[in-house]
Amino acid sequence: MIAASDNKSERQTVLSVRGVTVGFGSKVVLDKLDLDVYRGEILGFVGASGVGKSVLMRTVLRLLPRRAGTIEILGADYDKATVEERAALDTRLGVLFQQGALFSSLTVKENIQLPMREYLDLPQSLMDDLAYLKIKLVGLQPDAADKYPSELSGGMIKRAALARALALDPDLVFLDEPTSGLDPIGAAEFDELIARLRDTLGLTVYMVTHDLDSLFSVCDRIAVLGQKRVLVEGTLDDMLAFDDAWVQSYFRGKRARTIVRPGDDEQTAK
Ligand SMILES: Nc1ncnc2c1ncn2[C@@H]1O[C@H](COP(=O)(O)OP(=O)(O)OP(=O)(O)O)[C@@H](O)[C@H]1O
Repeated sequence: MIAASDNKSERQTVLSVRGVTVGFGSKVVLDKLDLDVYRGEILGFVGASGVGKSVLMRTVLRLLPRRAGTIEILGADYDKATVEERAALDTRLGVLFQQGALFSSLTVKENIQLPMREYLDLPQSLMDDLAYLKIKLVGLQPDAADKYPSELSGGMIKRAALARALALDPDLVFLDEPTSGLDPIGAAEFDELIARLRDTLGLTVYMVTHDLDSLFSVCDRIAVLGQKRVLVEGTLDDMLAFDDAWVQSYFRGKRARTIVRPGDDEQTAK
C-alpha cells in the first residue's frame, strides 16, 4: 500500500485493518489488506466492480469471517473484547447498507428506533423525541416519521436509512454507495448532508462509492481497492499521480474530466 501525503502524527486512527485475508472456498478476495481511517475524515473507498469493497466492509462489521489479520475499531480489537465491550462498541458504529435496507413493515420512526430498542433502555416518549430529532437532522419533514418505506422516494429512503444509522450517535459511520440510484441533484444534496454531519457531529465516514462527484466534492481521502489489497490511499492529487492503469483511467477518464475542480483544469484535462 502506498500512503502519500502522510501527516500521521496529528491523526487519530479510528479504524486500523492489518493483514486481513478473506476468501470463499478456493477464491481469495482480499489478501493481507491494510487500511487506516482517521478521526473526522470522510474516506471514499473505490475499486472496480466485484473487487471486494462490500466484502471488506462486511468483514470490518464482522458480518463475514476473515482468514487472517486484525481489525481495530475505535482503539479496540473485537476479538479480544468481552461481550459487554463488543455491545458498547457496536453502539458507536452506524451503517447505511446499499438500498437503505429499511424494514418495509415498520414506519420510518420505528426503523430509527430499532437500534435504540436493541441497545438502550429508554421510555417510548424519549425514543419518539430522539427519532424526530434524527429525522430533522437528515433533512426529512416530521410527517415522514409515520410513513412506511414504500411511501418514500429513493432520496427519502436514503435519508431515513441515514437517520437510523445515526440513531445511537455513532462515532464512525459506514455508507455503502449512499448516492447510488439518486439523480445528480439528490446525490449532491446527500453529499452536502454527509459533509455537514461530519462537521457538526464530528463523525468519521467510511463511504464505498462509485460516484465521482462524491469523491471530488466531499471526500478528504480516497482509498482504491485492487489486486486484493488497498493499492493506494491519499488525496485526489495522490490518485492523479499514482501509476496504475485502472486508477489513471478512473480518475482521469472521460467521466472524471467532466467533473473538474477549480484549479484542476490542467491536470485533469489531459
Ligand atoms: N458470500 C459470498 N460467497 C461467495 N462469494 C462472495 C460472497 N460475497 C462476495 N463474494 C464474491 O466476492 C467478490 C467481491 O464482491 P463484492 O460484493 O465485495 O464486490 P464489490 O467491490 O463490492 O462490487 P460492486 O462494486 O459491484 O458492488 C465477488 O467476486 C463476489 O462474487
